[in-house]
Amino acid sequence: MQSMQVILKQYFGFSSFRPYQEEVIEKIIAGRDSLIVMATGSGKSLCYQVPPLVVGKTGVVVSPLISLMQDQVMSLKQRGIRAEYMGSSQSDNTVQSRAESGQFDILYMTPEKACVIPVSFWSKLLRAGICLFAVDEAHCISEWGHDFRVEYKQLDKLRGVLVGVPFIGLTATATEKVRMDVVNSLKMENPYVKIGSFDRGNLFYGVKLFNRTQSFVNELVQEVSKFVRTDGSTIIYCTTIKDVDQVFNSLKEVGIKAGIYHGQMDNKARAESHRLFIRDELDVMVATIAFGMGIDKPNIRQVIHYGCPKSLESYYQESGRCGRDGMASVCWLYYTRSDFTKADFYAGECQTESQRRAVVESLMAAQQYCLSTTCRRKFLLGHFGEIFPSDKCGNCDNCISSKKERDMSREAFLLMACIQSCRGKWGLNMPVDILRGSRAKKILDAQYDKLPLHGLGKEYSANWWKALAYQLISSGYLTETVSDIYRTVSVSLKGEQFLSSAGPDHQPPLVLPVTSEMVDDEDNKSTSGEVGEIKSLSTLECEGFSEDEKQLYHSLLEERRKLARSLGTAPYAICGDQAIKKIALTRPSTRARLANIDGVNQHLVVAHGNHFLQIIRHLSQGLNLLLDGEAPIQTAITKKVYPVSNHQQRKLTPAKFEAWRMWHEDSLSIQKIANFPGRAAPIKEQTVQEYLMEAAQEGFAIDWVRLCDEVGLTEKVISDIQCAISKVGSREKLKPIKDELQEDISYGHIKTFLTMEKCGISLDGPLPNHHNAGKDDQLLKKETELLPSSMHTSPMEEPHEVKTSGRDSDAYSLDKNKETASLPFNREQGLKLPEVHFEDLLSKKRQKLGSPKEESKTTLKATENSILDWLSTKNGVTLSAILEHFNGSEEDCVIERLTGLESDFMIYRKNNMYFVL
Ligand SMILES: Nc1ncnc2c1ncn2[C@@H]1O[C@H](COP(=O)(O)OP(=O)(O)OP(=O)(O)O)[C@@H](O)[C@H]1O
Repeated sequence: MQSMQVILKQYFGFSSFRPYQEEVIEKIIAGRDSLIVMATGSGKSLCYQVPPLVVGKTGVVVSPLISLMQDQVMSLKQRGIRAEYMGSSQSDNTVQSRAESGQFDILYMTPEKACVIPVSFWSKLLRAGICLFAVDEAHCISEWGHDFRVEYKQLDKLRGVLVGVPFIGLTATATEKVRMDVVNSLKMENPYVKIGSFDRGNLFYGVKLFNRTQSFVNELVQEVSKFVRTDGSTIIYCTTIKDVDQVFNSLKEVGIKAGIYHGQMDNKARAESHRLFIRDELDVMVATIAFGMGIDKPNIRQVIHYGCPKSLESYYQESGRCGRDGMASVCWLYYTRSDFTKADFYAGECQTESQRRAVVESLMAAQQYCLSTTCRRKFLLGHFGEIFPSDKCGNCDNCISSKKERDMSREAFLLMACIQSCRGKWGLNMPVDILRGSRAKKILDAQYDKLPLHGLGKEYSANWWKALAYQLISSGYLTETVSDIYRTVSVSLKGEQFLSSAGPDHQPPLVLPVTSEMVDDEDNKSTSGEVGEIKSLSTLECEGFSEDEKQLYHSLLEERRKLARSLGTAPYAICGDQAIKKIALTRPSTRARLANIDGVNQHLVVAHGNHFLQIIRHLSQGLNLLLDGEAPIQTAITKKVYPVSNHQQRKLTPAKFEAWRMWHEDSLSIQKIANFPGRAAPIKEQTVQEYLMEAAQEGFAIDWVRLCDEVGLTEKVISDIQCAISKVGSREKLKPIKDELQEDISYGHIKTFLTMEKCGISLDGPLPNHHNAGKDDQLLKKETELLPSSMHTSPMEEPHEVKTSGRDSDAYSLDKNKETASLPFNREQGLKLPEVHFEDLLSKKRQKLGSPKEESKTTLKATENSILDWLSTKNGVTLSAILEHFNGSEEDCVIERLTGLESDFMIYRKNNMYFVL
């Protein structure tokens, strides 16, 4: 059983769990029924995705939407996880039989499917192994939830079939009632209940007043186009299809890549729209809330509500679709006053008075949110019963804008006194009309025109007074209540205290913010964005980036998109924007460094690592950016690692080091390096070869297979050189050896051979045979190319390593002077033609040298195996502890080994500790 941490890095690329994930996963693995209520985008899915990979049994997940399942399956497959879905649109009819025999790690199905599939399916799957039955979007089970689905109610039937399997309910919104419903409906026994915070700290919340005119739409389009230029995806939620069309057409007119999604489109058109959006082929989706649950795209940067939603629950859900990857994102809500009068419309289908009341109350809460002048986050969280610990979050319009404030004690007095005179029997219209001196029939009938306050507030518009009223409601001077679908406003205790200390000519000061509606009236300004002008937050995305790095980031996003297109997947399924950001900042040059980046998983490194490295190198060169720069934003896992330290680099002259780097890291041929265009004058190929030999002797990594191939050092040539050496009886001078050999065997061949000997490279396998270049050679070459770089001789690998049998023993240091004597072939007799196949040299990933007899037990030497052995006995070890333990190896060399192991996903780092994967 692999550890959860290992699975997290290996499959998901993340180095640490988010809050609650770890404990939830532990409980699920232990077989406990669980109810997980955590914020949208907080990472609930991982809670059911990790256990199957840890225990090696299938996890079944019920999910309400086919599109959601398809997206999740696509992402999981891209991570190397065996996932599938079962539902009406599944065209592969082998899925069911493969599923029941336990061939999937994660199996999604619709609730309908889960209910109708025969019991025999479940029995077989039980035999094959099933570790959990998860119900995603579990609030659908409850009639109290906002997305009730009848089929969800029937899932309890499976309880009797899946005996012993833990049932997991997951949802982002659940009131106490809904929670109880989920627990009861799924017949959970002593469930583990985890309720996380609803706060989405990376989301900015803002509200704007607008009017549904074309000029406002144009303004909106301008705002969105700014965003689009910075590679952000946007959803614009409209309340009507008419609005959807208007906004969509306006976006199209200016050339923005926008899509459309609403309930009147046919299934095919909707699916296509959805597909294009999640694959980053569209920048903006204009939709009704039909484009809802199941938008799993993590890199949506902006959600705009074009019209007030019907409740804060829906607003939280819909706005929560943005910034799921944790990056800074923006939620704007645009409202008009007429949005608040739609209670009748929303309550249209309600059967009972209490349902109607619930609808009105929900809309009222949304209205209060819009009109609130205090911290939006605090308000929103407060609505869900969570107390935000401060009065200002610093990430909403009200917290960051510099709103005007002024003393409104006189106006407040008039309004409150008027409401009191009406005895709290009315909503806001009546007292406002009285203050504005209306002589409407209702006023005359009630004789309100006789009140001394009648007509005293003519200088302000009705909307101004209403705006003041909402301020007084939110600051507790007025109370709004709902009876049936009518709202009434009355003066609260706090308001009464104010009134008792005030009179028509004197009032205690009451300073209140001037809201946008008031500004509208007072300064006669346009309605949009005048109050507390807030900059688009899209620039946050590029914080800390130089101009060139920004460009690199955008180019990398584009490259990821191309790759995704060629793979038929979504760009985010390859890796998240956050990982791309880190790649742009660090510009890794090796697979190990790439693997080190948070969000980069093993599948990406193995399948696309080389492709990415090539692109990074190419783009960085074009922008004059150095590779392996350090990211200003770092997580523990993105710490820099040095395959070649400065200290080692100094052992070679710059020209030699550069030649080695070009050959080893840039994979240029000797011939290309010799004639590299940037050079003042070409150098001889032979010189480059000599530089490489020197680098090898200084301990720099050399892929010997590639080198032998390149210089033509075949088995036959080696054998001839060995014969010549034994004839001469010495390797002191090269000329006598050369004289013994055919013309076409050069000094270069001899020198390379001798260097290999010196470096202790095992020659007990067939080398590429150029005289007889056949299939095997090509295969070998191909394999060499395909293998991760660390599968070649790993960088800076020390040549004096004792080959240990398996992982059982540590390796010990060797006396350098003895190394040549320990080569596993007999020089006097010439090269023994190998019995071990040459691929072994590659697959064993090590240079075999020496004999165990020469082990010294005093100093411990770091080899990949010895490191793995030792780390597997520990629960995390720091680098300094590793260095201390492997005191027989130099620091750079140990770091190199660690780097190689990291890039092979054999170990991983967290909080500066190394762990075995
Ligand atoms: N430990 C982690 N480290 C970094 N990113 C993570 C981690 N766990 C999850 N994520 C990322 O967070 C994003 C949201 O996760 P997920 O889809 O599981 O959210 P959710 O809670 O299920 O949301 P919803 O309720 O909307 O379905 C995904 O992009 C996921 O890859």
